Amino acid sequence: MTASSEHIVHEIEPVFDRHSRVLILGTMPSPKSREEGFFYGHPRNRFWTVLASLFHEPVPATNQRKRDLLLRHGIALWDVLASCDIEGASDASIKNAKPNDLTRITSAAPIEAVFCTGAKSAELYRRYCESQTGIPAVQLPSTSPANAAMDTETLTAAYQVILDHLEAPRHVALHVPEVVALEQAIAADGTSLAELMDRAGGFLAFYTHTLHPEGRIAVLCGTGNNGGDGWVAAGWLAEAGHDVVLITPRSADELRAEPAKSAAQKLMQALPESCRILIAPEADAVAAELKAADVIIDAILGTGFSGDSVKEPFARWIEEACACRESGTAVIAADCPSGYSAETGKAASPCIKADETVTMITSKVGLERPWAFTYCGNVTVAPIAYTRPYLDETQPDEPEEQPADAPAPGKPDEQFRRPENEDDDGYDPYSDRPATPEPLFQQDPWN
Ligand SMILES: NC(=O)C1=CN([C@@H]2O[C@H](COP(=O)(O)OP(=O)(O)OC[C@H]3O[C@@H](n4cnc5c(N)ncnc54)[C@H](OP(=O)(O)O)[C@@H]3O)[C@@H](O)[C@H]2O)[C@@H](O)CC1
Ligand SMILES: [K+]
Repeated sequence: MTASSEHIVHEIEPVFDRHSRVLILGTMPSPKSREEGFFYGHPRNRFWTVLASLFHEPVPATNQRKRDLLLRHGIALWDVLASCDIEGASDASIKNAKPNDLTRITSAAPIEAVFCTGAKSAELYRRYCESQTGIPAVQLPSTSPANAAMDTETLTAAYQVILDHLEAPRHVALHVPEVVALEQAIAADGTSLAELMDRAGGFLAFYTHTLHPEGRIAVLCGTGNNGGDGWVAAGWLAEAGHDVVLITPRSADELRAEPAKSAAQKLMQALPESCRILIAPEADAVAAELKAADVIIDAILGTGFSGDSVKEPFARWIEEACACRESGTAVIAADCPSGYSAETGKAASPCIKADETVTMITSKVGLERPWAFTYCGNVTVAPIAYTRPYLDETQPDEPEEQPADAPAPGKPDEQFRRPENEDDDGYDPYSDRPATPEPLFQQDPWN
């Protein structure tokens, strides 16, 4: 051991489970990663930026979110070495290397490909581990600041190869009480409801910003936890450079639902300059703000809504948002369009018609109804938690094909309200919505 090198023992547990298909290996955690207690912890290391970019997700900000991202996508993560002598984070200085026992992962998970994040880990893997696992490694470029000459776009392109070995995410549609039970189970296992809401608002903002990188955003917030998603998203979008106005019937302190109240209070404590909060504004002021917006986020009502009609002031807000959408403003719904039942798929009066719906954690049965597109637009599941361990063996892989209470042909459900100018397929030929895609209608329902 040289004077400036130290003996390091790897103390970060590997990430994997029985669904991991790809194993990514570095050499040894850097001093910063050891301090953070997780892999690739240096703020200038681009590993997490590259992975987030591969999966079109926000960059995970905490160790728990990083772990979650890996498991959701079937990626196992560890390092080649169990211990070595090393100078700082310099792979070139490594001496007295002892490898990790990678069969701990390969015997428990169907690993079909191994990737090494840099030349040194690939070299050490070939020397010590390949005979153990029987899987040759693919060498990827290092994401470390030492490889700054390679830009992040090129790095991401190189890492695309990982995707060939991963499964597409499964979309399970749950009933609303099942979604609530799922969130409670995840919270009981250590990912709090506040954390889930923070992730929900983050994904909502990320997808909004991806679709509309510039422009003014109006966030309509209800008083329940759907509103909480809106409060989180508003802060995120203001930080990302948007002019944001958040419209709420109650101040943060007057909200009662948790974790929405805490999320709103957190935003108020560090309110970005470009985020204005309007509390119980007059209807005319709401209309003016919505008209001035390029994008409206609907975080008024989510899975907690039921009934045939929406109470004021939300009914008026919804009507104004729909009118703005007719004039070209984009509408993005948080979890489900306000006034639309995520359980039955029934639209109340009035009901938001969204271009996009960012639904949290998993799809819901109401969003899978054949007519859902009319109200929800494109539905994207925001994967705010790793749900597979909770859903395996208890849930079907596919949503039911023919919902039992779908209106029978020729016998329209009297309670199912739809605007006059919609045709029989639930498509409004006079709206500004593009005619395609309508994937649900491409299937032959009689097959
Ligand atoms: N749980 C979590 O941790 C997470 C939850 N998440 C999010 O929470 C959402 C579910 O939140 P939730 O259960 O609070 O219900 P929510 O959809 O906000 O509605 C309740 C509000 O609606 C109101 N209201 C009801 N009927 C009405 C009517 N007819 N007309 C008018 N208003 C009516 C009712 O008002 P009240 O009648 O009580 O005055 C109450 O204020 C879910 O969709 C997801 O977005 C995610 O962030 C993940 C983490
Ligand atoms: K909503």
